This record gives sequence, C-alpha cells and structure tokens, in this order.
Amino acid sequence: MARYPVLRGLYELDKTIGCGGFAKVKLATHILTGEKVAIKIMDKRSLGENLHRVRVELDALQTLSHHHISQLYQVLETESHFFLVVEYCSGGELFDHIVEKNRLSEKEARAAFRQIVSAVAYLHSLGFVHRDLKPENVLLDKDLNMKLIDFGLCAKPNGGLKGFLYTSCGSPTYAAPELVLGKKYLGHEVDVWSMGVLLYALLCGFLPFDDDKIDTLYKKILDGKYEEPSWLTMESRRLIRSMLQIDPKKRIRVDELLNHPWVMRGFREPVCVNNSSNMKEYDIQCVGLLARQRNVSPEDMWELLSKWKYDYNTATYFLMLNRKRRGLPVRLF
Ligand SMILES: CN(C)C[C@H]1CC[C@H](N2C(=O)N(C)Cc3cnc4ccc(-c5cc(Cl)c(O)c(Cl)c5)nc4c32)CC1
Repeated sequence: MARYPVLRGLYELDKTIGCGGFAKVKLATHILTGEKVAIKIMDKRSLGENLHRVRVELDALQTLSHHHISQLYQVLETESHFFLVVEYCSGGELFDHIVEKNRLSEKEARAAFRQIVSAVAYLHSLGFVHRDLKPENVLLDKDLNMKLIDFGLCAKPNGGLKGFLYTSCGSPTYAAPELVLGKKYLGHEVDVWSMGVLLYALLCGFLPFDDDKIDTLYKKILDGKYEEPSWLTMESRRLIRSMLQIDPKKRIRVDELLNHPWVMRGFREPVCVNNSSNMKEYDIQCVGLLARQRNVSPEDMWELLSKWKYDYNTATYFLMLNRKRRGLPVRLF
C-alpha cells in the first residue's frame, strides 16, 4: 500500500471498502491513535468536471460537525490525488440494514428517521442542501447511529435557502418532481422529498417509485402515486403523503418535521437541530496529551489546533475527542 507516499507514517491503508463515481474509499488506521478511519481517494486526472464537486464537498465537510454526519478529520492533496480522511462507519449502509431486516418496525424507522432529520435540519440551518439523500448515503456506525455521507452533490445556494437551484442531479429514484422536470427548485424542498422516499423505504422495505425504464420512473414520480402497504399505520401514511407532495409548496417543511406527531411518538423532545458534536472546543486532556507528543506547550498546541487546518493535528485531536466521548481511554502511541 505504499502507493500513496503522502500517507506514510500517518495512516496504515487497509482494504477498499467501496467505490463510487470518481472516488475509492479505503479503510485505514490513524497511526497515532490506532483509530479506524475511512479515506476517500480521488484521482485528479479522472475527476474532470467533477473537480468542483470535490471543492463543494470539502467546503461543506469543513463547516459541518454533527453527530449524524460522517466527520471530516483531514484533507491531503498531492499533484495527482485528493485524500479525504473521514469518520469510519463500521455498520455499513442503511440500505443493507433494511434489506436484511426486510423492513423496519415503526419504532425502529422513527429512531433512524429522527437522526436523519436532525442531520438534514442542521445542514439546512447552515445554508447547505444535500440533494442526494438516499439509503446508500446513510451509513451506520458501530452503535447503529446514522451517519450522512457523500456531500459531492450538496449545494450552498447563494441567497441561502431562498436561493433557487437549477442543476438536475442526484439519483432519479429519490428525485423530486420539480427536479425531474428540470424546473428551478428550492434545495431544502427536494431534500424533504428524498427524506420521504427514505422513510417509505424504511417502513416498507421497497421504494415508492421504481422502474427499470427511466421515463416510466419519471412518469410515476410526476404522477406522485405510490402503493400504501396494509401494514402502514394511518399516521405513517399521513406523514409520508405530506413529504411526497408533488407540489413543493404543499410539501411539509423540515422545521415542521422536527416536532411532527409521528416523529414525536414515544419521545419527549422534538428532534434537536444543533446537536452538532462541536469537535472544535478546547479539551484540556487532549490538548495536553498532543502537546506532550509534539513537544510543545499546551498553549502553543491550542494556538496551532484552533486554526482547524484539517491536517494531521486536527485529525489526531478529533479522534482523541471521539474516543474520550465514547468513554475510552485517550492515549497516543
Ligand atoms: C456509492 N457511493 C457513491 C460511494 C460509496 C463508497 C463507499 C462508502 N462506504 C461503504 O460503502 N461501506 C459499506 C463502508 C463504509 C464505511 N465507512 C465509510 C465512511 C465514510 C464514507 C464516505 C464516502 C463518501 Cl463517497 C463520502 O463522500 C464521504 Cl463524506 C464519506 N464511506 C464509508 C463506507 C459509501 C459510499
């Protein structure tokens, strides 16, 4: 694995855990902490016009810090490659989780859906829209927490959430009618539609709109008609209908989802938006440990760290904080 000299001494590369589009994702170990990470490797030569998507994803990931979003630890760039070191999700894809269980109970679906709504609401609160929400882009960590990934298609419409978007993108199966029609659309409204498709998949185990032929699929989406299996409760049907509204103006908004009766059932609190995991705070133990490792004073270490350059120091600090929050001993090798 010495193919990437820039990683030598920092990460030990393991197997490839997935490929997609213009990226390869490899499992790796962060040497100083021994923690597992995922490294998304992109060959600049094969990026072509996707290069701007890498910038978009980088801009998003460097701003985002949330318990249900795969955390960015480090960015490395050589003349031929980009490397994004991100939080590893050992529980695999939500999609596979649904398939193996056939479908989730309303209780399980609610727990998963609340975490996804929390991540999307947080994303929107910072002016981002994901635009490619689908079960394949929701992974699980070892504690079966949801982790949103792949911000290559996300957008930060100028003029914030009022700003219209025009690029038709994302996977057709989860695409909202207005996106399919190629009309101008509001990003957060298409994210709500995709979350509706996701919730349907969680509760039913199959997709509301599906067809091998793309134009038949589009017709089904524009028609907005889908099957409501007998096991769906009336409340589930109502929520899904409010999300899969063809007219984006009639579609439920994310802030209405946060305390929707179906989302609240069995919970005392609405979905919290800013459960940002706030990794960028001072932790005396971690700063001290890293300072000793680097043979500098804690003050100088914090001076360095708080520039959040997403270099090896940032990665080490975030991973130490991660371990501490999981109640594990914080140590450096
Ligand atoms: C189908 N996609 C276009 C790519 C696919 C690549 C493998 C990946 N994966 C998997 O498919 N497992 C099954 C294992 C796995 C484990 N941990 C991961 C942690 C992070 C990511 C990740 C992937 C991408 Cl493309 C990102 O932009 C970010 Cl921010 C994060 N992918 C992971 C990942 C899922 C997506």
